[in-house]
Amino acid sequence: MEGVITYDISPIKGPLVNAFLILINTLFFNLKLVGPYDAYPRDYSQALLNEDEVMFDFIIVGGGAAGCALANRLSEESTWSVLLIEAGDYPPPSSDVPGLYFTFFNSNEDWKYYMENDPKACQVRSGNRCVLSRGKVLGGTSTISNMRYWRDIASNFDRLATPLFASKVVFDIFREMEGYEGTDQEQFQYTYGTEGPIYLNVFNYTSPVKDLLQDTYKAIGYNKIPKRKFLGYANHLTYIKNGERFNMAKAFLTPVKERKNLFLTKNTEVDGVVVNVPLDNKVGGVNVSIDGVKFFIRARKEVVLTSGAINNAKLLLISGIGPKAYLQSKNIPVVADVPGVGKNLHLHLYLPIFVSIGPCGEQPAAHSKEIDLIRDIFNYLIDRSGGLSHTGINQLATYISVRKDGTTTPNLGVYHEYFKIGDRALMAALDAVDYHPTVKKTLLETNQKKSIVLFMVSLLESASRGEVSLNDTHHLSNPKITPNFMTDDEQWDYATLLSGFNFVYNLTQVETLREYDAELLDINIPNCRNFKFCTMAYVKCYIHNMVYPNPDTAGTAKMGEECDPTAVVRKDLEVKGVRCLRVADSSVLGDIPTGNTVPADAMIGFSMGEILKSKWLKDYQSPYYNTEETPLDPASGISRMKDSD
Ligand SMILES: Cc1cc2nc3c(=O)[nH]c(=O)nc-3n(C[C@H](O)[C@H](O)[C@H](O)COP(=O)(O)OP(=O)(O)OC[C@H]3O[C@@H](n4cnc5c(N)ncnc54)[C@H](O)[C@@H]3O)c2cc1C
Repeated sequence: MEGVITYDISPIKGPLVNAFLILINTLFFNLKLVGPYDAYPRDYSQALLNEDEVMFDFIIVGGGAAGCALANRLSEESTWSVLLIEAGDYPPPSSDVPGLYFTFFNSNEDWKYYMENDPKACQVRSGNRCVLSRGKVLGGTSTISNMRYWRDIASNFDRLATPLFASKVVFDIFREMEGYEGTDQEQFQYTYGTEGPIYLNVFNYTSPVKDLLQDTYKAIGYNKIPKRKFLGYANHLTYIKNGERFNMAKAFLTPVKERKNLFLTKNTEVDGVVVNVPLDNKVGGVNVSIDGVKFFIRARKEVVLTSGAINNAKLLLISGIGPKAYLQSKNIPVVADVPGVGKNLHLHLYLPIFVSIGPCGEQPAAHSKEIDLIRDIFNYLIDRSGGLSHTGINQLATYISVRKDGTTTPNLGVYHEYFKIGDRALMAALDAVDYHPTVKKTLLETNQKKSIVLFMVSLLESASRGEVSLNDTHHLSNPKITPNFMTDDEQWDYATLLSGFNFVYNLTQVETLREYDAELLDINIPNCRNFKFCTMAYVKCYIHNMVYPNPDTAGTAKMGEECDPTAVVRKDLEVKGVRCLRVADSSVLGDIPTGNTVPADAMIGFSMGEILKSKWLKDYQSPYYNTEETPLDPASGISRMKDSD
């Protein structure tokens, strides 16, 4: 039978949810009733296998946000052949369903990476280590993400900018990519583009608990974020169209899928980059595996790595591009001595805090009744409405500042999940994060009697940096990801998270929440048993056990000046010491954006297109990019946005 379902749906608990996933995927594959049929470019992997020699002008490694944006831009030039290589498959139809966003942890669409044991994080998890999900599917991590779209704070655009792309140009590129469909401009910090390929909107979702949380934030002075300000609460924009996730492959590949010069090969893993050493140190192409068959694909012009901050570092190291002594210690032939590869891994950190509350206007045990789930499934299939058509209060975020200097830009975000009494989703969520059995039991028992609000405090500007290196040289192996969380000398990261903990505790004391018997939960962490609940020692123990990485990643192939020994790529994102090999996603950023990384990745992929067109197309005048290597005149075009505008 065509399209037999092979998806690994083990993270989902409950036969009914499993049945739904199978149903939705079957409806798509066999009856074409759900999801976009034929939405993506044709797959050339089998055709490539049958060729004797394969060559393309440009090879893009990784079909995530950055790779899709770049493939779109480069294939505009019809005389160029562009190959996009993706290790994963087409997105499964269930990834289109917003309400299933939490089901992709540990699935076939996840690289399922884990980090080295770090005594300051994830100690409550099985194996005492943090996991780090990365999308292994067309659209990359944007296909399995929470769909939030928050670019960054305008004053931080300098951090996203390269010396070749001034911050005002970054703003112009964002606007060109964005297709905001809503009418509520006031809700957002500043104006979003409306004509671009990334469809954006807010979910039409309200609930008593969302109102309750908003009222609580208002009571302590955090109001709905006004236009172009950044402190307060907001309903996030999400990448969504007609009730379905609008992943970055839909945004950038679907509109150009018929281009004759754009080739996609899926289920194709790049095992290494080949460089012509000692001939001319120019990239020659990539080695790939398809169905276990290994072969070489030649690049006539350039190879661009857009495989994300973890996989880019892994690929560079496997290919002999990295710190010389380290490569030699691993018996990898040295192609280029680039000490910074894999260093400077920059992540946001999450501190989850569980608060129980009494009944809040909603029927208890809603999702424990199968009939409710069946109704949600039915409504979604009929007209994309109901409980599966949105991500619930995950869309509500509050940005706060706990800085002592009074600066009004946020350094913490607070995100939310809500579990009604007896909620099936809680078990699925706890299984996904794989907490110690005692903690799971405590939470599930509490949820039999009370609803639970999960506050996820996110450290937006962490000072510490991790590292990506190799466990072994196989391209599919888990790289060695060393977190180094909260290791900054000043202890800012710890202090800020502690302030975040206190912030949530204080919220529970606000009258609005007290009316609902809000109570910070002692979740029975075995490692913290010796400390009295809520003492300083307990809170420290709590933080080190519970903190985990938010899956936004950046920094492992940092861009910098020629003399900067920590820089991996030059200003035009070319890898030092290797001609015509570039990196083009958040890996090149020195600091992770305060906002989400999908917008930043797409923007960098888009920018890479301008750099390559300017180099390879005679007389190409980029509207964004000045080949004189100085930022464009800030007085020209759209003027730069400031937070105070
Ligand atoms: C659970 C979760 C929730 C998230 N929520 C949000 C959110 O709400 N908003 C947001 O903006 N960001 C979110 N993120 C982060 C965001 O999705 C990613 O940071 C972003 O998509 C990274 O984009 P990228 O293009 O750099 O890399 P990726 O999206 O990771 O894409 C890289 C692609 O390269 C492919 N690849 C890797 N190695 C190879 C290889 N050797 N050969 C061939 N192909 C390869 C991968 O399979 C992947 O498809 C979330 C992430 C996760 C995991």
